[in-house]
Amino acid sequence: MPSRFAPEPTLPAGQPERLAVLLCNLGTPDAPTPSAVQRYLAEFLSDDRVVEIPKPVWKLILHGVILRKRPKESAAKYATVWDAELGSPLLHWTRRQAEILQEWMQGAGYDVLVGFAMRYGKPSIAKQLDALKAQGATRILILPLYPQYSGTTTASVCDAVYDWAKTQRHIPELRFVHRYHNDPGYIQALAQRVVQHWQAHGMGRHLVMSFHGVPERTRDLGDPYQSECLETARLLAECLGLPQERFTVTFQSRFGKAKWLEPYTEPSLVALAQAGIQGVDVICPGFTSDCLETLEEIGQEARHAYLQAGGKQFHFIPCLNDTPHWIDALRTLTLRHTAGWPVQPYTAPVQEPAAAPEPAPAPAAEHSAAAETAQAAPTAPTVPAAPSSAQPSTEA
Ligand SMILES: C=CC1=C(C)c2cc3[nH]c(cc4nc(cc5[nH]c(cc1n2)c(C)c5CCC(=O)O)C(CCC(=O)O)=C4C)c(C)c3C=C
Ligand SMILES: [Fe+2]
Ligand SMILES: [Fe+2]
Repeated sequence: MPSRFAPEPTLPAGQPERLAVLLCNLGTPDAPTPSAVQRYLAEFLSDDRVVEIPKPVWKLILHGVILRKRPKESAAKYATVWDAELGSPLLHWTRRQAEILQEWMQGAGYDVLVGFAMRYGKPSIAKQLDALKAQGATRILILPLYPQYSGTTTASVCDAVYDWAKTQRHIPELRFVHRYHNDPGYIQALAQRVVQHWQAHGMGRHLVMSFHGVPERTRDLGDPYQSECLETARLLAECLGLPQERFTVTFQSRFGKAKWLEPYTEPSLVALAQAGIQGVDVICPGFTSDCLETLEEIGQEARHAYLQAGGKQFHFIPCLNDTPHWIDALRTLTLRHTAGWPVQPYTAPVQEPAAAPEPAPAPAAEHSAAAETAQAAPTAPTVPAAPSSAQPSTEA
């Protein structure tokens, strides 16, 4: 009789435990074409975590209106940010983060497998969990690349993992990181990004921190996302030494006719230009990788609106992407959330038969949050310092 579970090898008792981390991001189309974008949007917008409209009504709107019109418009926007060689920026940066984190973990002596997956599109969470399991992972940390928890994003990643687990006879031990909106490593990585930008381009009169929006109703139903965004913004401003009148928190990417979190990014930028604030820096702290929403919606559309309204200098500060402080924050989050899960020390593959056994590198079989401070990252970052004066550059 066929089993409802995926086939499993029969393993002898005493198999070694193996630790893995799966970085999960939102997802992106396979190509900047209307048909690929339509496939992606159909999967994304059919998730009832993302759109909470009664299914029969939403199906009619989605298939009758949205999937007929939006793919063509969105594909044209994707085409402006797509790299001929690297493809989707979101996919490229997410892959790089996983690759570098893997190197850093091994460099620090941890035998931890690092993978990445997309909630919608490819590579899927189920496929990547299969791959980690096939490589021997018995303990998997799910690390969504969303610093602020939302039912629309983080919980949807959890759904996909639970759905996969339902198909498995032998489920690996699973842990989830739900939020790190106030994590010192994440805040310092953002601050470092801003400071480096100011050092290279001068400091704008005003810093706009733009987060992806969600419907207001989502917040009113108990989603903690907005308050976590506001806390991230407060901590970042504090780290930068910015007084309240020098920064604004806004929400972008409104979809549909309902009210979303306010203030909206583009009208706020227009209002700043009209109020005579001629130089702005814009950062998107909720996005850990550059993507359509940062490069096109902010870097192109919002820039245009601000300049049209009389603004003079618009500087978009890129996302954390593969910056060393961010990878270090991911490394620390991984170690903290896997504390107590024994890991094997990493030993590089042996090229020739070794004459005598080498002593295993640190750490010992167990690691803990205390041990993580003893492990230096290959490039140890310095704590970002806020600029000594909060004066705008002469460009403003
Ligand atoms: C329909 C409702 C949407 C909700 C709710 C939503 C929440 C949400 N999204 C992100 C992060 C990203 N969204 C991206 C693209 C994107 N988002 C929506 C809609 C909702 N998002 C759409 C329809 C799209 C596709 C583009 C378009 O047609 O406009 C992306 C970029 C993907 C890429 O390929 O570059 C990201 C990242 C968060 C963090 C969030 C809630 C907190
Ligand atoms: Fe979105
Ligand atoms: Fe957008």
